[in-house]
Amino acid sequence: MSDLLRLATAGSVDDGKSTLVGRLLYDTKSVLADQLDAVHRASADRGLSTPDLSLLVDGLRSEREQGITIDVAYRYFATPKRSFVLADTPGHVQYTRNTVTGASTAQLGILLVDARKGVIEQTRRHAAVLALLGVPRLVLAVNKIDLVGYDESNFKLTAKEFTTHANALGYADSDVLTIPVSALVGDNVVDRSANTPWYTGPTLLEHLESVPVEPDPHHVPFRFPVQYVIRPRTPEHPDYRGYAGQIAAGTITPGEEIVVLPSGSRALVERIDTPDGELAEATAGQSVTLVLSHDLDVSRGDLISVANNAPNVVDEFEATLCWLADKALRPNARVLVKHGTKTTQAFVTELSSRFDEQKLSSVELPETLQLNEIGQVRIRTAEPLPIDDYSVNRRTGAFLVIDASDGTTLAAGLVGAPLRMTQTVRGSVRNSVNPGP
Ligand SMILES: Nc1nc2c(ncn2[C@@H]2O[C@H](COP(=O)(O)OP(=O)(O)OP(=O)(O)O)[C@@H](O)[C@H]2O)c(=O)[nH]1
Repeated sequence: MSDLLRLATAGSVDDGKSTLVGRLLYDTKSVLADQLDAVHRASADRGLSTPDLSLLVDGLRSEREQGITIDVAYRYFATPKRSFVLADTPGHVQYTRNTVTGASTAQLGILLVDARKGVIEQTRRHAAVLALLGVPRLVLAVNKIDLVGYDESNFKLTAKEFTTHANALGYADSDVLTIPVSALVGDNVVDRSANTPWYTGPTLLEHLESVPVEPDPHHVPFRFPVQYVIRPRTPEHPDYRGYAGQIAAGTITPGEEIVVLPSGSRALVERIDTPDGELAEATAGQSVTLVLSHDLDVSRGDLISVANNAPNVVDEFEATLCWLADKALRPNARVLVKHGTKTTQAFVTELSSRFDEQKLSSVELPETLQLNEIGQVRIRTAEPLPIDDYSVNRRTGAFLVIDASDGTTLAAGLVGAPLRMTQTVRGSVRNSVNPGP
């Protein structure tokens, strides 16, 4: 069993996401004593008899928002059984955008609904986005169960509606768990609740600690977007030339053959350098400098890949876009595409279909793609890109679409058609792809 689980949360404003995350941190004792004191003091100042745990999250968030650019904060907590990295995304602004950023590496998504409201439009959209991103497992936390008097039939209705939607998106019953919780009171978050004797499943934390985790994408082929070419040319190292960056996927060891893309030239890895010395092996997530067996023409923006399993280098490809801008997308839009460390000009040459995540069907050849809509497009790039299919590699199969005039992010793009089920209005099943690593 893996000892690390990557989580993402999604819910609408006021469903209680901050309180739920605060409750997880609090009940797993992942909170520093001084943070806890501050929450107790602030809660008492507001005349509350119990601590407002959302302050644990919101307090940290407001500090973060002064930094402005970060949409997602990663919170770490651990129990004796497992460690967790939770991508926490603010609920209010540009919600889908944050969900996309936070969930692209998640192994499990926690969706929240308010028990009084049940499954709403945004729940269905977030579930579709998580399916699209290849998040392999979902939990629906039916929160505020205290406010419906811990009513079993209310919970069962919501659970059934959600499971049906998730099944239609390609999730098996064993990949979806629905839990009645009260983040405020603490029911079934970490501790089992006496208020829901009819619920026999695990608490949220028990589930997070025991859910099987697909291995981290270490087995996927090595991919390394070059960030800097390092040539110090000091008297001690007159010929030093290394390529620095962060490993996007896979593992590399000295002696392996690599190919530099798009040029296609090959070499062996001679050394893996880090500030702390040489490594015998380096893996996804690590920042390293590769020294090759001989000099090649490598520049920032190139991709170094293992030679025997390299991505295709293409200048035209199909992709799925999650449109994130107020300004709608129309065919023939001129944009920038940022893939790895490379940015190139591009055209969206065709808008092939739009996915209706409420009805789970697609509309062929739509005129536009509007804010938060998901669609299939064809893209042509000015420079060739070494791309993987998103269903094979969640890092090198993803890209951003950027507004060429002001640099804002317009869309999150996934290469190929990774949504596991897309039915067209004409009724034919278009694709069925596994959820990826
Ligand atoms: N009765 C009850 N109230 C809750 C529960 N969970 C949250 N609340 C309340 O619901 C309100 C919204 O909670 P927040 O945690 O701030 O919700 P949120 O808006 O989803 O959080 P953001 O992530 O900041 O968007 C607060 O007043 C909470 O105290 C619950 O389980 N039961």
